[in-house]
Parts: sequence; structure tokens; C-alpha cells
Amino acid sequence: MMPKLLQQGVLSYQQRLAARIRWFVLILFMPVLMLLIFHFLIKENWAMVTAFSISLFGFLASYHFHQKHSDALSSLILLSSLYILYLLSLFAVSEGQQQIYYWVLVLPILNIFINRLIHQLVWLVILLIPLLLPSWFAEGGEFEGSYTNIAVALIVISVMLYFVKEFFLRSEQNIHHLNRELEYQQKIVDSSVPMLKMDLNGEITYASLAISRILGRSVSNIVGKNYTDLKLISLSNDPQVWLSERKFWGGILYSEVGPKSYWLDAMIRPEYDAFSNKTGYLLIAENITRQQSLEKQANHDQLTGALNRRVFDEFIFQTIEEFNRHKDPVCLVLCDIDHFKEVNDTFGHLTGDDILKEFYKIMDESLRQTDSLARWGGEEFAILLPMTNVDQALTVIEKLREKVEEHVWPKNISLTSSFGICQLQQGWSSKEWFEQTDNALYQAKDQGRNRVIVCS
Ligand SMILES: Nc1nc2c(ncn2[C@@H]2O[C@H](COP(=O)(O)OP(=O)(O)OP(=O)(O)O)[C@@H](O)[C@H]2O)c(=O)[nH]1
Repeated sequence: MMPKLLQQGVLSYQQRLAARIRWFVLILFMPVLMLLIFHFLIKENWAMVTAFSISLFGFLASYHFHQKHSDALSSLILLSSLYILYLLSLFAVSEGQQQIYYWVLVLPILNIFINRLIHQLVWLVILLIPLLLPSWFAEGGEFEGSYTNIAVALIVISVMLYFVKEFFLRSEQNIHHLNRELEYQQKIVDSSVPMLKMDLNGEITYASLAISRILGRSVSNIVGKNYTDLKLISLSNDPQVWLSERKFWGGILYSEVGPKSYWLDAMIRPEYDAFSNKTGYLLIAENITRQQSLEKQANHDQLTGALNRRVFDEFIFQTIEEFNRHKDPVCLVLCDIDHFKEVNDTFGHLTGDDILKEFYKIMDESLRQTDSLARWGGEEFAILLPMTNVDQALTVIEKLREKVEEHVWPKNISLTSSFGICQLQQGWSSKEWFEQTDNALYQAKDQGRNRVIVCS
């Protein structure tokens, strides 16, 4: 079934048609009436001047009424006022102004467009009455044609016009329906698909409602800006490449709006005109924020936000596989806050939680994007340092240890941490690697804590 919105569209089309007809009527009748008034003024025929002046006001009033209401009653009043003019004109014709007579032919034609079918027929009969009674003005008139023939001709014209009108109305309605349907679908797409159109310089020429919501800006606030102003962060390769030679870009984009963050699985492709000249770029994206947050919940530790043990295990497994193929150095680090039990016992678990969060933050900020950091157990964290040999790892972790020691902790607690580092060796399983690293951490604890030990 057609949406209600579209059904209403038919009505609005008819209203627009009625408005056009009203203009036509106004443009047509006003000069004719003025001419008639002047004509009878010159001839000093005051009765006719008065009659036409009154009908002019009647016509204007009914026109105004029809303009405002455009319903069956208003078209009835409008046509009635025109009918009076029509009769007056016929009367004028009978006085010898037969050339004026011809404009009344317009009236049955207007009738076709203004009224519904049943009203059209009624009006046609009313309009034809004077013509079907030739004797009414044949006495004084000089008109030599057959009034009955004119009446028949008018009926034929009316019928023909009716079909012409129906034909055009139908085809226009069909086009109108299609346009409305397209508009309707466009609105749905606009409000649900994040989209941007850019010119060759990256200036935004179109933004959908969906992307405006994601970016937390109005559409008018986005259009006209440059793509770079939107601060969409790419998690893979830089989408700016589409501004250069690349034909197509696909990847994940990330946007921070206040405390909220949004994720887009986006694609940017060039657009061309009819002559295959590149005209700009189209970005179409899928909002994957929900999936991302579900994934984040499943993969991260709730307290600190670090990766959880399950995901880290997968990383370790992949890392060993890659190491067996490429032999790139990779280090595993286990770290533990020293005497953390005392912190909990003295300051309570909530303070302990805050310290764990801060401890994670310090480490996360000190490491590279490609490093992975997971919460391994209570106050124990695991770090994976790809493309890093043991000497490089020692430098990084020693700095980290110093940072922890120097940091001003809540409630001025003095805190240190111990680390065990182990570079992956050929043929090791993940279990072996962990055991070796854990041994190094154990030694660090054993040797007095607050130190970094590399496995032997
Ligand atoms: N506040 C808080 N404490 C935790 C959490 N998980 C583990 N812990 C505590 O961490 C403490 C770990 O204590 P231990 O394993 O004895 O180690 P430690 O006191 O740090 O001593 P060393 O590791 O030998 O230096 C325990 O008191 C746990 O209750 C947590 O999520 N929040």
C-alpha cells in the first residue's frame, strides 16, 4: 500500500493545479472586465458600467475566497461570479458587441479544470442554457451563427478537454508519485546512512542527517567545511590518500564527540561526470559504534580498560605464529605492583581500584600503539612488545618503572613495581614463554622488588 504521505501528495498536486487555474482566471478576466467597464463608460451606458463594476468586485471577492479555501464551495462561488459576468457579456453581445462574445468560450473550459466531474456536468448545462435559448438575445443581436451549433461545439470541446485534462493529470500524478516515492526513500537513506560528498579539494558539498548526528553538528555546519575539519581519525591507513592518486579508500574511522565516541566502517570513492572527469568524492559509512562497544566489552577488562586475558592469549598465539615465519624479535613483559595488598589493607579496596586504573593509564601512555597491554591477574599486567629486542624492551620498561616510582599517587601513597622481560625464542610455546617471563618477575620480587629482570 502507498504511504499516506504519498496519497496526500495527490491532493497537493490538485491544489497546485487549482492555484495555477486561479491565476489564469485572474489574468484573463481582469483586463476583459476593465475593458468592458471603459467601453460602457465611453458609451455612457451607466447601467452596464454599474453591472460590470459590481461583477468585478464580486469576481475579485470570490477569487480571494477561492484562493484562501480552494474547496468545492469556493469554486462554486467563483464560477457563479463568472457566470454572472458571462450572462452580462451575452447581454452585451445582444447589444451588438459580438466580438466580446467569444471570450465567454473560456468559461466552460475553466469549468473543466476547476470542478470535479459531477460539478463539471452541472455547470456545463447551466453555462449552455443561454446558448440553447437563441431567441433570448437573437432579437436585438446581430450574431448570425446557430446558437445550438455553438452549444454542441462547446459540449464537444468540453468532453475533449475533459479527457485531455484527465490524461495530463494522470501522467503528472504518476510523475508526482514517483518523485514523492524517491523523496521518501531519499529521506530514509539520508537519516539512516552516514554519507558525505566532497569536491576535489575535500570541501564538503553534502552531508546526510545520519552523519550529522554522529558528528554532533548540524548539516549546515558541516556543508562548506573541509573534510579535515571533521577530525575523523583513521585507525588504518590515512584516508587523506583519496585526495591524492588513490581511487578508493576503505577503513575504520573514529570520531569523538564530547564524552562519546563513534566508529564508522567507511568507504570513500571518487565520483565522475558524464565525460569521465573526476568531480569529487563520496563517503558512505556504516555506524559500527554498537558492535565496537560490544566488542570492547567482550575484549577488555572492565575496571582498567586494558585488554583481557582471553584476547591477550589470542595475541600471544598469533605472535608466536608470526615469529615462526618472520623471526622478528618480540618481547613479553609481566609486571606487578609491589606490596599491593598493603595498599588495599591500609586504604581500602576503592583506593586500590583507583591505583590500578592509574597504573594502567601510565603504562598505556608510555607504550606504542602497536604494543598490547592486558590485565593478567589482580594487580598484574602483561605487555607484548612486537619488533622489539630485549635491550630495547629493557630501556622502555626501565623508564616505565621509574615513572611508576616517581608518580604522585592518590593519598600520597608511595608505589613501586617489578617487571620480568623475556624475548621469544625459537620453538617456544606460549606456556614456556610465560613461564620464563614469570620466572624473571619472580626474581625481580625476590631481589627486593622495584626492578626489571630479563630472563636468562
Ligand atoms: N583494589 C583491588 N585489589 C585487587 C584487585 N585484584 C587483586 N587485588 C589485590 O591485590 C593484592 C595482591 O596481593 P599479593 O598477591 O599478596 O601481592 P602484593 O601485596 O602486591 O605483594 P608482592 O606482589 O609480593 O609485591 C591482593 O590484596 C588482592 O586482593 C582489584 O581489582 N582491585
